[in-house]
Amino acid sequence: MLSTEQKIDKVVSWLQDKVKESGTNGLVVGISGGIDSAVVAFLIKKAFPNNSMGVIIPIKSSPKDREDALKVVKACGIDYLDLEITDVHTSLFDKVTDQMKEKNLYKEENERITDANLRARLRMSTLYTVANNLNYLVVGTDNKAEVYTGYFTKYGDGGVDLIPIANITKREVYKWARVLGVPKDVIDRPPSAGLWEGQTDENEMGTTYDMIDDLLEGKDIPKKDREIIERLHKRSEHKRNMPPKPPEF
Ligand SMILES: Nc1ncnc2c1ncn2[C@@H]1O[C@H](COP(=O)(O)OP(=O)(O)OC[C@H]2O[C@@H]([n+]3cccc(C(=O)O)c3)[C@H](O)[C@@H]2O)[C@@H](O)[C@H]1O
Ligand SMILES: Nc1ncnc2c1ncn2[C@@H]1O[C@H](COP(=O)(O)OP(=O)(O)OP(=O)(O)O)[C@@H](O)[C@H]1O
Ligand SMILES: [Mg+2]
Repeated sequence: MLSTEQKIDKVVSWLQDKVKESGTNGLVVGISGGIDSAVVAFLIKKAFPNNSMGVIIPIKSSPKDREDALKVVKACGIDYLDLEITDVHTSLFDKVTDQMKEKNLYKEENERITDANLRARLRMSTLYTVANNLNYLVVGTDNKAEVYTGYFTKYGDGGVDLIPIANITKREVYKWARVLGVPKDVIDRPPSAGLWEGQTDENEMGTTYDMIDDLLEGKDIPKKDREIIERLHKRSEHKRNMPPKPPEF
């Protein structure tokens, strides 16, 4: 059984190997002020002290998110960009939806999720702009619980080159954060995608990370939670696979 420190060292070497294998020069991650991206920022800074970058990308975000993201940047000492792109989001969202409305094709009831997922996809485009320019890989922040439930935007925060914490549960993310020195304020925040006011992961999913982690560790959990988690897993299968194609002719 490896200690948390040993697991961290292994993942840091894995990141170094992946960059070497790919012929790239370093790594970039979006820093939200949440714990998952904080852990990943510390990992990539350890792997590439001089070739790692964090990007803070507020889109209609609360000022607290940016403040916490800046605390992460300061604590790990990573190079960073701070790019507020609310105007870009508004411009594209309005462009698309105005015309849909004119043609009576717009579904008001899907507005919140449409707006939210565009934020995640604009952040992905921002990170690839940096990655293309510096010849870096884009690093994702999904943990094992998020991958299993598909709790991410397809080609948004899910659109990445490497996912270093994909095999660790949310409770392990907390352990790693303490060992790495993630600021306490960031560790203590309730997990949120920050995609709308008051959103929390556990409220939206209808279960808790503890339950998901228990299930992933093979423990017994209440039937109601098991059903929710298995439904989320099944419904998101398409996000974990390449797009389907018809059989060869
Ligand atoms: N069976 C199928 N086969 C192939 N493709 C399928 C499909 N069903 C839907 N799709 C496609 O997938 C789309 C729906 O997937 P997607 O666009 O991802 O959207 P969706 O899964 O509805 O929403 C993303 C979820 O992830 C959460 N999230 C997002 C970003 C960050 C975080 C966070 O934790 O920070 C959480 C967010 O709050 C929301 O609950 C559909 O519009 C359709 O294009
Ligand atoms: N304002 C932002 N600036 C930069 N990247 C962001 C921003 N918001 C979200 N992201 C990116 O999207 C990822 C998905 O968010 P998610 O909420 O799952 O992780 P987190 O915020 O790091 O941790 P937590 O789950 O505890 O909130 C983030 O880890 C980050 O890489
Ligand atoms: Mg978050």
